[in-house]
Amino acid sequence: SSASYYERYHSLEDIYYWINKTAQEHPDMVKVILIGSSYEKRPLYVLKLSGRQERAEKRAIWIDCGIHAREWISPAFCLWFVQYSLNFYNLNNDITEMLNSMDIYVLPVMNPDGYKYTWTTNRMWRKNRSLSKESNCVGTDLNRNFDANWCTKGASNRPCDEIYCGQFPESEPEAEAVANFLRSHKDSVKLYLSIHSYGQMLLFPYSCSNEEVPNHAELFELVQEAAMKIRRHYRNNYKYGASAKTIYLAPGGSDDWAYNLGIHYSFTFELEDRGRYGFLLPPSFISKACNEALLALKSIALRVIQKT
Ligand SMILES: NCCCCC[C@@H](C[SeH])C(=O)O
Ligand SMILES: [Zn+2]
Ligand SMILES: [Zn+2]
Repeated sequence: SSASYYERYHSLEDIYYWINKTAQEHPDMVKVILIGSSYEKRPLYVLKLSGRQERAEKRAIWIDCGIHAREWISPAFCLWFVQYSLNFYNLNNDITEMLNSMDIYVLPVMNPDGYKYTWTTNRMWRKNRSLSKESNCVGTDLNRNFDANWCTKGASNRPCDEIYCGQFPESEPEAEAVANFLRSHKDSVKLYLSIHSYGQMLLFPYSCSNEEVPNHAELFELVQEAAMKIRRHYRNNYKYGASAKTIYLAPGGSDDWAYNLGIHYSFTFELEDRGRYGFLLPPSFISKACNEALLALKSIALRVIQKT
């Protein structure tokens, strides 16, 4: 049988079409919010998912996908998660509780210029596509461009490097758009999730230093429990812990910045695999990778709902 729409990778144009079609098909649960535009003036659309139960000052979850262009499983997860949530609302208790308790803001492609570039020119592109005044090299690593120990060890100030931090914090329109949205929603957003690949890891701040965040033990418990569930249900191993110790030093990251803004449940997921295919994860792996990520997301989100 032909794999479903959600078990294939989709071009940027396809995803824009999907965003508008999904909102049109679910006017009672989905709103499209334009939060800004990319360097090449492509729209940054956020889908706001809400349960049908109206509630005053609802809390919210933020999920961004596609900050790094070559990590195609990430936007695939955002699309897959949205359709899963809409299809299982009022059918699956966890999804129903989540959507009745929290609005969910989903940014399927945070780096549309880079994503497009991986479809047309260079499949292994990571950064955005902004031009530099001082160099012929293109692009800033959006996950080094946030204002959290910006451009210290673990980032580079050279435009040709893959981890180039940009001219200044939020110099990139994509990072600025996300930071602006979160600043204006910081009282309602209780959980921040940034979806990446590859490596199979559930990470939390800080990655900009080896310092532990005040609620380190609580965040460690949340990712440990999530990793245990993935191991039990899918027999797959995910590493978990504070980013600096578990992966590497990476200052200027969106999760560290969101944490410092006051969103004290902040995580970065590295989805499948562990390197056999890496960024070139075959479409046949999409379903399993997304189910594993969903299990971790639900585990953490339901605990955050209890706690906040
Ligand atoms: N705040 C950064 C969390 C740890 C590093 C995540 C990876 C994802 Se590709 C990176 O941005 O290098
Ligand atoms: Zn990444
Ligand atoms: Zn990665």
